[in-house]
Amino acid sequence: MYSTAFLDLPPLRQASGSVQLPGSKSISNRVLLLAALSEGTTEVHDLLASDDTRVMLDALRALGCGVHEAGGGVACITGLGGRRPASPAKLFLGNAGTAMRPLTAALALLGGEYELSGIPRMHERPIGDLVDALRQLGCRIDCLGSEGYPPLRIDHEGGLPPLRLDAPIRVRGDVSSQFLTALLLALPLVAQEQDVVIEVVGALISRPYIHITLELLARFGIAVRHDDWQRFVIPAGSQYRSPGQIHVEADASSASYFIAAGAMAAGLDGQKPLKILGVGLDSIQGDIRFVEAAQAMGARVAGGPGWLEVGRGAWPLKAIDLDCNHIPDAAMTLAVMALYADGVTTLRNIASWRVKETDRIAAMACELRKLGATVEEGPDWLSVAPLPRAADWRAASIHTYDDHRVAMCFSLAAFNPAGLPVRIEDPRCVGKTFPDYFEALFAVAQTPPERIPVICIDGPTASGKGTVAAQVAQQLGYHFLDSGAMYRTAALAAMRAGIAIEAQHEPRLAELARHLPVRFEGGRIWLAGDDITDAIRTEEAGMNASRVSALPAVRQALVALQLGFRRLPGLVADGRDMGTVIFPAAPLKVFLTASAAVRAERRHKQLISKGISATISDLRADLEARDARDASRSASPLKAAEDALLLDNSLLTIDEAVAQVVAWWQARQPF
Ligand SMILES: Nc1ncnc2c1ncn2[C@@H]1O[C@H](COP(=O)(O)OP(=O)(O)OP(=O)(O)O)[C@@H](O)[C@H]1O
Ligand SMILES: Nc1ccn([C@@H]2O[C@H](COP(=O)(O)O)[C@@H](O)[C@H]2O)c(=O)n1
Repeated sequence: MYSTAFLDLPPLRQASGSVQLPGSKSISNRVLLLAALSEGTTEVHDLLASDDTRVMLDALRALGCGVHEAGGGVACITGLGGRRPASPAKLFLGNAGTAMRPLTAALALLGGEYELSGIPRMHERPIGDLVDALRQLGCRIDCLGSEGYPPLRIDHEGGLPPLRLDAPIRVRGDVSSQFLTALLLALPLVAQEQDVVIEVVGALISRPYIHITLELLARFGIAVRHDDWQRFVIPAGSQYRSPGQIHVEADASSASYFIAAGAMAAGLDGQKPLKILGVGLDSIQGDIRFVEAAQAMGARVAGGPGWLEVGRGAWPLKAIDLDCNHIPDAAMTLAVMALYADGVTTLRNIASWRVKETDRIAAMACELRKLGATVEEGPDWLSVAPLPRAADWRAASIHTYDDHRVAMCFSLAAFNPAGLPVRIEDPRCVGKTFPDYFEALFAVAQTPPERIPVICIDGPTASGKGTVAAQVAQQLGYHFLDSGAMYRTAALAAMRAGIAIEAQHEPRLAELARHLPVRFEGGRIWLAGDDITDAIRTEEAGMNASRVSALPAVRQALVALQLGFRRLPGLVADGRDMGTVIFPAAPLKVFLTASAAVRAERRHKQLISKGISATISDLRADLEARDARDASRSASPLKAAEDALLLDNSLLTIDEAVAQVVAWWQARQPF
């Protein structure tokens, strides 16, 4: 997951390959609650690991359920099975509506004393209709802030009051279907002696989510009947029965971004369509009907159980005018696809967008306008005019409102025909449902290498290149290439193979370098099966690297390995010839220096901290000798590229040096 302040997406051109989607948030949290209310242990497979499931798991633990996270997306939940939950308890539920609503209903019907709260936005999301329905039953619930909004207090300290179950429980269905879901999940707790009836007041929105709820209740032994989605009957004698094992389907809403990417950029130039795994045409989730909307816009979609394949059909996409009530979450993706359409697209019946993670109608309109689009909005609709010419597009920094779906759907703007990058602010917000969304996107999206930004940081030994480059990469979410480590590894491999590092052995050394079995993984460096991270960091290894790197054939042999680091979303590369030879067209080149005295002192401190003794004067002599060799060799000598910016950091802290490089980078961005 990217936890950077922003993530710049370079312009993307194509999409291909396959993507495995994470589990559905809606299914995950419903299954967790049902397992928690059942007797016995339920093994939940393919559970979504996200912010919203994390708060639900934490809440279940606090309530006294057994929660064992076995790894690999498996969680074993030992339910209460009729026991009273631990009370009193304070539950923090973040911004997870799928935890706040059903837990409110279940805890109100179980007795005890609870406080349920969330992040500030959660306290702006209405819950009054559910609270009213529970109060009708006789439950004692207080809104601790504004009436009708969390935080809530359930006060059944003296035991559960007598519940009025004779009359139907009336709940509004036109604000959020989650209120009805919450009641459906919880009321079987009290449907013992008699049927419990729920009547929906107003038209029921997001009916597909109720379909998911009923399907899952059935998996846990509760057979709810309904009359045309307006009247629901939970039969007397209902008892939650764990199915033992249950698999969570992948998230159909998450599929929408890849369906859109496929519709815009897959199957081009004879490539295969984009394959989406984990959710298919047999899905129980309503958002699978996004497929029909994408097809209406021109996408070519094939699918089966648990898979979809999507390629570009009509281009430009076809504008649509669609009632999106059945696909409220995935419909946001259509708003960005509309930018690539042949006319104005209108999305209707989306009033629920206004009470989601943010006011999504306002948010989408504002951010689409930043990209150059003409957008109109109404209380429950949005219309988007396309950007037909490349020149109409603008590079934009997309504010994401702590809303995962805003972040994910705007990533699709990176396929713009103008070749403009798109900045996604606070990319971490995707953690709510799809923590590795951007990694998944980068695994299937392609762009010509020259469009992937590279920042080169070259300079003499111990000038701080590696330290600064790694931190700049971390701040930008870019990959990091320590090219010196490759020469160090080649030298070590030569020593281990018994090949002396001398010009006469250049062909053998080059052959060795060309097939170097080196792996860079999680900050460690592996040569074949051996962790050599520390072994290549000695002064001797540096000197050997300098000798082997002077051989042109060895340098040539390592070029492809270095170029391979230029991957989405970008790269920060440190070395001696990054800006002059390996990435000569890089958009930012920095030549980082410090005086020899300062560098010797820093290296001395570095070695001492690792328990390696050395004298400053020896170190200074060594690094000056190494620099002299590096600068005087014929092949790719150490020197500043003509267009490099010089940074002498002798008097700077690491943070100051990093901030300077990031500032130079930011100054060159179009946002
Ligand atoms: N601006 C700075 N102020 C203080 N210490 C620094 C600064 N920059 C780097 N250092 C420290 O100097 C030491 C050497 O830095 P680093 O290893 O990053 O240099 P390098 O140029 O990559 O070296 P090499 O050429 O050997 O790979 C490290 O211990 C690092 O923490
Ligand atoms: N692009 C590069 C990077 C490094 N070298 C040589 O490797 C030696 C070790 O590099 P460190 O950055 O890890 O100290 C260095 O002294 C250079 O000789 C290179 O040639 N080109």
